[in-house]
Amino acid sequence: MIAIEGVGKRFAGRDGGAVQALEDVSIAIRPGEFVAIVGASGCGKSTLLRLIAGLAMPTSGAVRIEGTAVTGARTDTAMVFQAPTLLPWADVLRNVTFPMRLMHRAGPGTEDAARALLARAGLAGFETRLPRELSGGMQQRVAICRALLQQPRILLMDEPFGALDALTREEMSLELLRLWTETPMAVVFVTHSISEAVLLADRVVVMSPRPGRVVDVVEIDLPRPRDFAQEASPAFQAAAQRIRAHIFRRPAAKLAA
Ligand SMILES: Nc1ncnc2c1ncn2[C@@H]1O[C@H](COP(=O)(O)OP(=O)(O)OP(=O)(O)O)[C@@H](O)[C@H]1O
Repeated sequence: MIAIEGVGKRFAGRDGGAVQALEDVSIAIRPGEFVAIVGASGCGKSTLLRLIAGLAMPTSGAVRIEGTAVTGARTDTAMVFQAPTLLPWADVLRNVTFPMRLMHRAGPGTEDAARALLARAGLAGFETRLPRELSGGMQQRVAICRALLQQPRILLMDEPFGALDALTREEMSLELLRLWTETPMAVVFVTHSISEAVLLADRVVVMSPRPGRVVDVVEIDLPRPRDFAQEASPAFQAAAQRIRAHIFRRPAAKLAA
């Protein structure tokens, strides 16, 4: 469904130099697949998501969705950023429905669907609050509801739980999995957390430090529905260790010792 083909991205620096953020990245993502991307800070994970979203263009290679090169933002793709990026003057309900109204896709059922999503995210009763009246974690949940309301075929998430406390993060991870199971969407999920990647994904793409390249793609062969009890299983530990070994560039055997 998403074909990332030999993608490179180079940024011009202000001093006349250049930063090669990504180099020769190729990944094929199937419809409905959950793919996590992990790698050291600055390896180009956010840049890769922005290229898939059509918010930036590659300097070499191409990103195709169902065979068509991505040349700009698409209505079937939604993105959740690290920070919630809500409209400060609009209440929660209007924030969640905003992209649908902007795209002229809002209909009679849009508001009810938004309320239902907010309820699932634990935000029932907060529909008329302004973002500043919510905690950071609640704001991020609003941003996730805003993306899901669009019923995207592709959901791009850039460390969406990074600013949440550990408990909310675990709760949101499982809720995201439940929503993903019910909705036929491909998810590309950037995270710094190896255990979060293994818990959520069908496959974990491991990237090298800058310039970001794909160093491994790890199939996560754990049964679904997933839960945190699986973290103790040998399959979970083996996958996490293999990823860790790439990131810290140490043999997996040494890490186990
Ligand atoms: N618009 C830009 N102009 C110049 N350089 C950029 C731009 N965006 C990103 N970069 C550079 O590209 C590299 C990759 O950045 P990116 O944000 O994609 O990494 P990341 O893996 O998402 O990092 P982190 O995990 O810390 O969020 C970095 O060196 C960054 O400084």
